[in-house]
Amino acid sequence: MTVPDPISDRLNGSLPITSAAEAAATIADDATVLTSGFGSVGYPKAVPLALAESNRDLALTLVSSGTAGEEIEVDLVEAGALDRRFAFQSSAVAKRASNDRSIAFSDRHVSGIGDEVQFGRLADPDVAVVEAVAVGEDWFVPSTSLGQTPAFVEATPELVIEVNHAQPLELAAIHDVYRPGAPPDRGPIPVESAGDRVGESVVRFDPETLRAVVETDRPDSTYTLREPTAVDQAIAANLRDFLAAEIERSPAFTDALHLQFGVGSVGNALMGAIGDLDVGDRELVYFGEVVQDGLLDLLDAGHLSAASATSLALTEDGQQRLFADIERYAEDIVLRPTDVSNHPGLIDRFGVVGINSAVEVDLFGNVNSTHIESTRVVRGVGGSGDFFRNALVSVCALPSKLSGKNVSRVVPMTFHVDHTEHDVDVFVTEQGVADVRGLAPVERAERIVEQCAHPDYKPELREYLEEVTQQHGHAPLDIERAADWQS
Ligand SMILES: CC(=O)SCCNC(=O)CCNC(=O)[C@H](O)C(C)(C)COP(=O)(O)OP(=O)(O)OC[C@H]1O[C@@H](n2cnc3c(N)ncnc32)[C@H](O)[C@@H]1OP(=O)(O)O
Repeated sequence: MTVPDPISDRLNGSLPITSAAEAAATIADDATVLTSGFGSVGYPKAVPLALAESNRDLALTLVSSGTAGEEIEVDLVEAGALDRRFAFQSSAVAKRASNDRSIAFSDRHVSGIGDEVQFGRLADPDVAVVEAVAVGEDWFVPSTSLGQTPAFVEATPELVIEVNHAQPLELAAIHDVYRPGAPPDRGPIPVESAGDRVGESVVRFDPETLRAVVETDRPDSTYTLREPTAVDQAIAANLRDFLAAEIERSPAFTDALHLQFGVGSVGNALMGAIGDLDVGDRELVYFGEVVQDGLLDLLDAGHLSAASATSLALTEDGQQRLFADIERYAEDIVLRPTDVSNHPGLIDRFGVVGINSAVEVDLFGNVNSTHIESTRVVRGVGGSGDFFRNALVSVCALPSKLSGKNVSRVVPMTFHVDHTEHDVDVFVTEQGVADVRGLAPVERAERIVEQCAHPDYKPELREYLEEVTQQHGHAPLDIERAADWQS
């Protein structure tokens, strides 16, 4: 079916329209359900809520590429409907269920989940439930995120589409759905500059798979972010100083600087603060995964020439701001499927400077992005590994100390490693910048302590380092003493 241009109707052609309860009733109690949704937006709402309210004895496996919102992260979890969950989660109840292991949560790099579902053994899908702003007989326009939706739609035997009247139809202008094809014939992705559009504004599907179309008007349960603190601002100032020197130093940044910022309050504060970076004649480009409010500020101020991402992970205010002027924002923002937005080859092609936060870092430069006290999961690795591993310059930016608590975020050794010492180049806290490129493990440790640790913990970390460096070994450790820092 040809896609109308412009798309003026939400429901196009002959469609199996049903209620959310009817659609939910077709999903087996132990089904594997793939959903759209990333950054708390663009996820299906009515069908998950109908499942949560069904009083059935559900034991679902749920696969979303990023955070889904309340109806999934809270309602389905509280209903005890989920047995297994991939690949990112975020609410307090979802966290609790992962940590008491009542839900088997498996945390995966978000760039690879589409392939893992389509070609790997991550899950054997029964149904995909996705949110759209408009639907035809073999296409739909996604809403506020793309995530791995196109790959999920290709993999699923059955498809349920929620058409959400609360999401503006104009979102069609923002999407660029390019499909990389299946290995071994997967060719190079033809995105030559971060703002290029190389696909369509719609996701195509096999009409044989379409089981139900459900209408809803439930809004996204958007992210809430804390206001930037003085510590966030000091991290941002140190990051700016580092970047200002780096773009003068490296020939890779002569013409353009491509940045990525991770999700969360710190990432959002850093995005917003980059407007004060003087990049001279260079183009400033965002090539990342989430558009947070701080990025809208940069776009509004005319600092960015393009922004490529997979989700409009905005707060409610940010979403209203974008919805009020989508067509203008769509001139600069391109949403891509996550297997394109986070593609290692594209991160490498553009020489991205990746800036992600962490729970804690250790003296040798290993990064724990996901587990408090190395045991309790916070959210998930998300796209941090995609960028830490493949960025030209990988920056880990975090407060040196947990706010209001006696906890150092620079520790002798982290027992949960998401990103190894080989993948991170620079550490930034409100205390300073530790550029550890080219340094041996003990040199890295000295620099991280001196430049990044909080003064409350520096003497103890220095003492620890002095003691372990009496021992033989390339990366000396005192495991028992290091373990004391984990509680
Ligand atoms: C969608 C994407 O994947 S974008 C690409 C990047 N993705 C990622 O980096 C995913 C992994 N990273 C993250 O989830 C975040 O960056 C985090 C959790 C590491 C930091 O989150 P932020 O919101 O920036 O910082 P913040 O300092 O507020 O920490 C978040 C929570 O973790 C807690 N926390 C963080 N570090 C510690 C620590 N060392 N000990 C105890 N608690 C900690 C905070 O207290 C806070 O808890 P709260 O939500 O109950 O207040």
